[in-house]
Amino acid sequence: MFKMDQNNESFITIEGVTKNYPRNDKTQSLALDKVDLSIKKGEFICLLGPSGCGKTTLLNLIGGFSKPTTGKILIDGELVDKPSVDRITIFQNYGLLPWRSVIKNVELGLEAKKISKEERKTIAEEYLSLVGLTDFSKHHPSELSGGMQQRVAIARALAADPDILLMDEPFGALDAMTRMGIQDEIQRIWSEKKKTIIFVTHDIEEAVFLADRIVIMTPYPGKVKSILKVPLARKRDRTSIDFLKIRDKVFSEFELKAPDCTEYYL
Ligand SMILES: Nc1ncnc2c1ncn2[C@@H]1O[C@H](COP(=O)(O)OP(=O)(O)OP(=O)(O)O)[C@@H](O)[C@H]1O
Repeated sequence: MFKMDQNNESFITIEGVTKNYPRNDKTQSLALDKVDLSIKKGEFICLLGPSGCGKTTLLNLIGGFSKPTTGKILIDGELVDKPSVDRITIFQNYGLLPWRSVIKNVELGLEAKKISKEERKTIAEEYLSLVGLTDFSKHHPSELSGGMQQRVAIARALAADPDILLMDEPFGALDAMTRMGIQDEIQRIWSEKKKTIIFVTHDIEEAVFLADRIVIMTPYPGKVKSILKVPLARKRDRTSIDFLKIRDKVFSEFELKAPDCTEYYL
């Protein structure tokens, strides 16, 4: 990696990024088209868009797992040209090892680092306490509910102390109530630890609940359609007028909102 000039405020800079995947018939599939995005340190960004708009492609490029066809990505002024494993953690949805206890699963991300066994245990205990699972440290993943397993996965991702956490539809498989509980949890942890989080979702309400800014994408080819600030204090109330107004604004961006022709008689 080498240092380049960049806008002072920007921590992650995505400049003119295009990604073409070759197809079998030798044509190209344009997954991302001239994407520009600037993300500040500590921001919570949600990438929101329909299937196929290039959200996962963009996460992989930020993580350095693949390279842009044109354009560039800088993290803290350094060009991303390989996986940035020391500063980025990809949240692994179903990556818990069934034969390991909860605490040993959390320690997993620390084993690659040169950290003593005792210190690993102390760090893992801290993060298990952060997600409210201290009493389950000796259990195995199969003994926990889906939501609890996700919290172990969050503890494991954060225990590695990354600057940036990339999350690709992390809560997609959870039922609505569990999902809301874990959304509360991730926003609380984010407020406490101030990591930069880039979170992919299809769920408009989830994006409004979590994000500082919502990046709205459209497919074929994947482009940033608009960026919406969510200037609501946390913890957000999903039923407040301001929340619903922003949610409506996002619906309008996707042209999902019916014209308002309802008359109310109360
Ligand atoms: N390895 C690949 N080879 C060829 N085409 C690919 C590859 N990965 C993704 N694509 C194509 O690029 C486009 C964007 O895919 P991507 O998975 O990034 O979208 P997405 O927004 O994350 O979709 P989803 O919400 O369904 O996960 C799609 O048209 C997809 O078919």
